Amino acid sequence: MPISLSDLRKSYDGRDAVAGVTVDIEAGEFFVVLGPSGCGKSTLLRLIAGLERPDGGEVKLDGNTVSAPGRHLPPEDRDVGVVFQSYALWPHMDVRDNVAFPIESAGRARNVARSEAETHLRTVALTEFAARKPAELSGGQRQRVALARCLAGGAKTILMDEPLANLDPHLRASMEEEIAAFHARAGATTIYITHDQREAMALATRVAVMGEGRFLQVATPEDLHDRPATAEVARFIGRSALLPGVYSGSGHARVAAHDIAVNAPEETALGPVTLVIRPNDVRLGEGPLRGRLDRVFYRGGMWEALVEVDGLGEALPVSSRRRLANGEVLDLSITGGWVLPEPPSEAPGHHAGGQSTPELVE
Ligand SMILES: Nc1ncnc2c1ncn2[C@@H]1O[C@H](COP(=O)(O)OP(=O)(O)OP(=O)(O)O)[C@@H](O)[C@H]1O
Repeated sequence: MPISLSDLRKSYDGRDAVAGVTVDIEAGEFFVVLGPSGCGKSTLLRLIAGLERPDGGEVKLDGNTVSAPGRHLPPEDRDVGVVFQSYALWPHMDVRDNVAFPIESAGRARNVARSEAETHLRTVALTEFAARKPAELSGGQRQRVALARCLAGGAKTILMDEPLANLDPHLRASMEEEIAAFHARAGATTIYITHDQREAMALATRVAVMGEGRFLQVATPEDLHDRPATAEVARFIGRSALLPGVYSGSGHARVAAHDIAVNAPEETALGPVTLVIRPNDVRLGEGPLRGRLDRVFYRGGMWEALVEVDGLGEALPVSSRRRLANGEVLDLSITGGWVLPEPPSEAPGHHAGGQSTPELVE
């Protein structure tokens, strides 16, 4: 069911945890909230679940106002499934019964509920733990039981707060696939919180980047990466350099005294701009610039590094299939970029007009 938040606010001891969030989430979306620790993600989810009362604003679930000034529907009446970091399991029930319970509560026979629970336990790779009590599980295993129970509940809205946080990378990858497959199958509107960009990009239909209680940008994963709205989002998502440039119109900008084809918002005015340069905008091995590699890391099949180019103001992020080495000097060119829609004063190190002179190699 659709979820609608309108100027939602919550503060603790006079400090805003959620500082006015407005968004409409469509039925069936997989909506990821991505942000650093302490930015208010969990508080936002708790407000939607009804575990906290907002100081202001509204929460609507399926068109019904469940939180507003003077109105607060308790969590159990909201028909949302929750998987929270510390979500309690029933300690006296074994794992299978924890998962079977919501199925039985929905009116199915006990043996049917238990056999469906087995299916969900297979999904989260916990079949062999079915007879254990929650106290006999690791933190990550308990989280998986909570996830299985949520899947079993069949809620039309699912709220997940870092459900994969305590899992090892292999299990995490397979659980991501399971969550994606489950979402595709059940189509429940899902709000999923993480501080892991890779996870956000892999799962989301849309991502909200959150900072200090607000949504900085809400967009598809591709748009967030390729068309960030602000310098803060550009720096938070992926690797980038923010360079001063001059937009000369028709998708062209001058950066460091040479012309590059760029993508720009339609309304971009001619003149000084800030350009976001990603690794796929930099070609190594040929071009008018010369740079020195620094901070080289091997990332399984790819090498990543920064390239210091005199006069550019900021090192360029690069990646390459061939082995890179710290200190290596090579030719390169900037082959693309994105013009930030906000004024260039936001980018540190911006020189008016972008007229700085890099080391040019003929
Ligand atoms: N019950 C509370 N009482 C006082 N302050 C709180 C409470 N809950 C959260 N906060 C504060 O509100 C801010 C947002 O917290 P929240 O847990 O929503 O962040 P988060 O983005 O989920 O962080 P993390 O990724 O570390 O879980 C933090 O500064 C936190 O210390």
